[in-house]
Amino acid sequence: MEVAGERMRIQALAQSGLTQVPAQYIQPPENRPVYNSPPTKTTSSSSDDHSFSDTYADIPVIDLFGFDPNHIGPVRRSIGRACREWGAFHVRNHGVPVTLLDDIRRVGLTFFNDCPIPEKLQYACDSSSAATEGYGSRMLVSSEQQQNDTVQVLDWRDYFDHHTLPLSRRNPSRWPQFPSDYREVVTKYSNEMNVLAQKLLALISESLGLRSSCIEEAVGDFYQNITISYYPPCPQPELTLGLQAHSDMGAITLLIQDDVGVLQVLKDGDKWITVHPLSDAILVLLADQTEIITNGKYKSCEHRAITNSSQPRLSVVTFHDPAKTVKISPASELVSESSPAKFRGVVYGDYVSSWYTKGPEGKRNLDALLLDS
Ligand SMILES: O=C(O)CCC(=O)C(=O)O
Ligand SMILES: [Fe+2]
Repeated sequence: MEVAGERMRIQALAQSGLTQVPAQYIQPPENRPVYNSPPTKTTSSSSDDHSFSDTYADIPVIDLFGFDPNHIGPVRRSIGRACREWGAFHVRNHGVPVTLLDDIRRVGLTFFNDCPIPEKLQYACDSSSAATEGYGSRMLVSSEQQQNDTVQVLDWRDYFDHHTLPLSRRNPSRWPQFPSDYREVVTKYSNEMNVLAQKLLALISESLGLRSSCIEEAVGDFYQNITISYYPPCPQPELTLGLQAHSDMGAITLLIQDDVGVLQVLKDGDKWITVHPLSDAILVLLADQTEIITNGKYKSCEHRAITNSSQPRLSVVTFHDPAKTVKISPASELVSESSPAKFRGVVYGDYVSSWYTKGPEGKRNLDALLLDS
């Protein structure tokens, strides 16, 4: 079976009725999800027979009160706490119509569930280079691993990646027309996420006592990509990952998911915590460049997706990144004799190349920039 071939998609593999996953999808034991066996407790979001051994702590849910100035002080403090303790938090009353969140979940699911595979393949991305727009399954460019003769374990995931900002990159004719409002919904969603990401970065800057525009100026114009991920049912969820553990490369990620689960975030470097889906909320994940700009005061959030054997799962992830030419360094306001720079500066394009060739392996690309490493 041509599992790793250019045109193989996980959905087709799952539909082929196999009962064991091919070897390329089997994670090494230390990366596999941990299950209680026999189950001692169940989570509302686990659609599987298994249950996860997590601590049931939940990430913070912050009500933004539509950015009402009367509430902004406490909101800023909650955001600061969540950024220090988790690098992740849910927001509610964020100003994005909940109907738009439902719409993008609907068009994404309709495309993956109902569009015939030959039509989907008309949008196939170029699997030989990283982060090209379109329909794909492989996240990493595998050249370095192939050279080193090490095996790259594959994710149990198909996705559609859209290049949405700056406007010069946005070309809806490269996106599906199935269902008919797909392109319109993605366009509206991109614009709303852009506004929300700017407002959140302003609050995150302020929560550190910085000018509102500090992080946004360091990042420059957003390069925004929207990835709709589809995780088909997997016959052996205990051996696989939908998406391997990683932190996102850019500045700030906004994520919504359906009610299937399971997305997990790593807390305090050693506890995988399930993010329970909330249909009206948006999950904010700090990404690596924000950890650098804040000189490590705020951490980017390591996360991973788990598979299940009974139903497909959908997520919509909006990345906001610097341009590849931008050099990212700790903000000068946060560097002093008593608080020296923790990271070397990096040209964002170099960071991205290293991420895609070496693989994320947790946060190793960020760790490589630590000055005392
Ligand atoms: O599907 C998810 O919930 C996670 C997706 C993700 O982390 C990513 O695309 O970077
Ligand atoms: Fe991610």
